[in-house]
Amino acid sequence: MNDSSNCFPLQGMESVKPKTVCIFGTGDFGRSLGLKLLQCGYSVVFGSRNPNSSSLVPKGAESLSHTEAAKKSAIIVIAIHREHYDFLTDLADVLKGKVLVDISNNLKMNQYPESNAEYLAGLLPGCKVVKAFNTVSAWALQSGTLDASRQVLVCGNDAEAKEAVMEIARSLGLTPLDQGTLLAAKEIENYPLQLFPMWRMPCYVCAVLTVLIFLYCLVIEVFYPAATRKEDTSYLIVITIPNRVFPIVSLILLAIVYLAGLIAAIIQLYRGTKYSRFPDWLDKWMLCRKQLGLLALAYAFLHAIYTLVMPIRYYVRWAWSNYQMTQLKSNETYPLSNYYAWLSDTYVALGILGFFFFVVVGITSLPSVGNAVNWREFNFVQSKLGYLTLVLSTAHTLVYGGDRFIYPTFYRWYLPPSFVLSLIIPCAVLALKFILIMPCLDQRIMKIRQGWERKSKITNSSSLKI
Ligand SMILES: NC(=O)C1=CN([C@@H]2O[C@H](COP(=O)(O)OP(=O)(O)OC[C@H]3O[C@@H](n4cnc5c(N)ncnc54)[C@H](OP(=O)(O)O)[C@@H]3O)[C@@H](O)[C@H]2O)C=CC1
Ligand SMILES: [Fe+3]
Repeated sequence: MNDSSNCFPLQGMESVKPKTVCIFGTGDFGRSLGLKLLQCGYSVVFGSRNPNSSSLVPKGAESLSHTEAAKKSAIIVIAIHREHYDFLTDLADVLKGKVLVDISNNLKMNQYPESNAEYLAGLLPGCKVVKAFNTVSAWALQSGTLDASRQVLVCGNDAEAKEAVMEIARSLGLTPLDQGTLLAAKEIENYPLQLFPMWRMPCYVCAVLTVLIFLYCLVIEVFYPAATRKEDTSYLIVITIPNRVFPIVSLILLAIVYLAGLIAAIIQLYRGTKYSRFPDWLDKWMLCRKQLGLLALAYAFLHAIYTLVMPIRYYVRWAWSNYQMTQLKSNETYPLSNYYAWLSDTYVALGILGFFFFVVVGITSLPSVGNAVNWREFNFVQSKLGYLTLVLSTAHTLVYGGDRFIYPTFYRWYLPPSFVLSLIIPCAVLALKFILIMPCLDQRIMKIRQGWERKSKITNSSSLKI
């Protein structure tokens, strides 16, 4: 379990790397970090309130009083909650000049006016405080799941102290990222408290679309028959309506992913340069395209599963046997309609292919897979196959709807069938894309993306500079 293969043992750098690291606090984090340090070749000494009763301390580590432990190392990791920092002021003399590593996190964002690290630095002005390791969990340290992709955000006012802590992080097989002075500590402390920051907006968009489309389907498939024919079709709420909502929202989300890039291209064309910032909303939209795409994929999955259970549904079996009974009673066999045979097979085939390419695009957006392909390959899959997915899914919906949208009987209370709604944005996106790939526009966009600027733009910006 405790795999030490990630460690980079101390070799020939003893002069800059302290061999002994002191850890104050024998709690979850202190013990896990101590064990990892031991595995990576450091000797570890714990400073504890009860040095003799600390049976949980990893084998090979020493456990002493805070004062005794502090004397053994120039670097002291404070694995104690901020609320208990006060006792450290009594140790100010022995801690003077030492590097104190603040690894603490808070329970809430901006819980205190100043960061824990700045608070610690204020308590012990004679020490060099470095913020680090708070983004690494005790569990990750213990389970051996750490690797170089795990980043450790580090900040501190003393460059040497910071470098010494970053060296320890590297020795543990982690990637330290220098975030500057202790002023960055607050942001670093807030970082692990963020709850899926990139997912918030896509989830809102998805939830709002889901509710709106659900209500729309409810009106035309449940309320309309109830009001006009006194028919109870409320059972449709369980499978039929969700199985309309999922593909519709999925297709709209997928189209929204590509709409952002198209709007960006139009803005660049209009401005004649790529060197001016996009509006904020477009920046945010561009940044959450992956999340929007993955939500769309999740909905497509649900649509596929909901469609597969069709044959076992009571309602479908009833409709099917009723259809056969009608033929039996009237003693006639309805002839095979070649038109509908083609339509239904094409519709299913387009759905399967669209879903397949959607899964391929989704898989390559995962970091572990994305890292294994080069930029061109990634671009090919995300852009070309992504558009292919959009074309196939839109065609799937178009064929499903067939020519129904032209018949007034399908307009209940003058509302178009739900599939018509799902086609508006995708068709607009595909039409826009079609216009933008016309050679005259496509070449201009390529030139702009390679750094070309329109003449008037250059004159304008140079006159601005003057
Ligand atoms: N657990 C985790 O995954 C992570 C934790 N952290 C941070 O690490 C710090 C410690 O967390 P964790 O190990 O989980 O907490 P624990 O409660 O498990 O351990 C805290 C330790 O602090 C010491 N302590 C408790 N009260 C006092 C006191 N009044 N005076 C002096 N020392 C005291 C104790 O050690 P002793 O009895 O030896 O004195 C205790 O074991 C926190 O700031 C937390 O935010 C950061 C990242 C991840
Ligand atoms: Fe479908």
